[in-house]
Amino acid sequence: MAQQYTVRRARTSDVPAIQRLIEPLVQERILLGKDLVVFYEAVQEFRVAESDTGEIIGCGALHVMWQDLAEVRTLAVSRAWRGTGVGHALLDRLLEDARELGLSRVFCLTFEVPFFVRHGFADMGTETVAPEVYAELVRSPDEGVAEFLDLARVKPNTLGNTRMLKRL
Ligand SMILES: CC(=O)SCCNC(=O)CCNC(=O)[C@H](O)C(C)(C)COP(=O)(O)OP(=O)(O)OC[C@H]1O[C@@H](n2cnc3c(N)ncnc32)[C@H](O)[C@@H]1OP(=O)(O)O
Repeated sequence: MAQQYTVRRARTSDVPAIQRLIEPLVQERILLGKDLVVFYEAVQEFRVAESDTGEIIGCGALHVMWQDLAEVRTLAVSRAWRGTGVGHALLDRLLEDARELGLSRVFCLTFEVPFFVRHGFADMGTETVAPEVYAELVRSPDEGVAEFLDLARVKPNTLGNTRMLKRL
């Protein structure tokens, strides 16, 4: 029988496991590294996938940026579980969270273009926001917001990635 897992809201006690899960991907420059304190501060944004043996096998977060806009970030599945549906299950849950919050656009910055296309994400090209919203967003110290705006200071993060957007 296939091994089972559940997708649930993250707990503070999951934070060390989340950081361990993404550490190899940070080394490979696939995901952005963050200090432990940043994960604790963002724990309410996270969903995790937990195996029936209690192991954290995947994680993902939804970070709100504006009234209608959020970003899927830190989506990762442990190597042993890849290709078994965990990533899609986590993304489905994050998109459900986005709908519950009343959002209408979800951004992501990724190398995994076909995976996100399956969920209706598309290359956002030069699409941006209204000038008055831009003027507010540009004040944020958050790297993800800067990536959404394609600011020069985050070009090293965005290199080779695709900026994608899904309308809900
Ligand atoms: C925006 C950000 O946070 S960064 C971008 C995403 N993260 C990364 O790049 C980190 C490194 N990559 C990963 O951790 C993983 O490869 C992820 C998160 C991208 C995908 O996670 P996985 O658990 O392997 O995805 P999942 O198994 O659901 O789907 C992968 C493929 O397996 C196949 N698959 C096998 N079994 C199943 C199943 N039971 N259900 C669904 N798909 C399945 C599908 O064909 C799918 O193909 P597709 O992606 O072309 O649709």
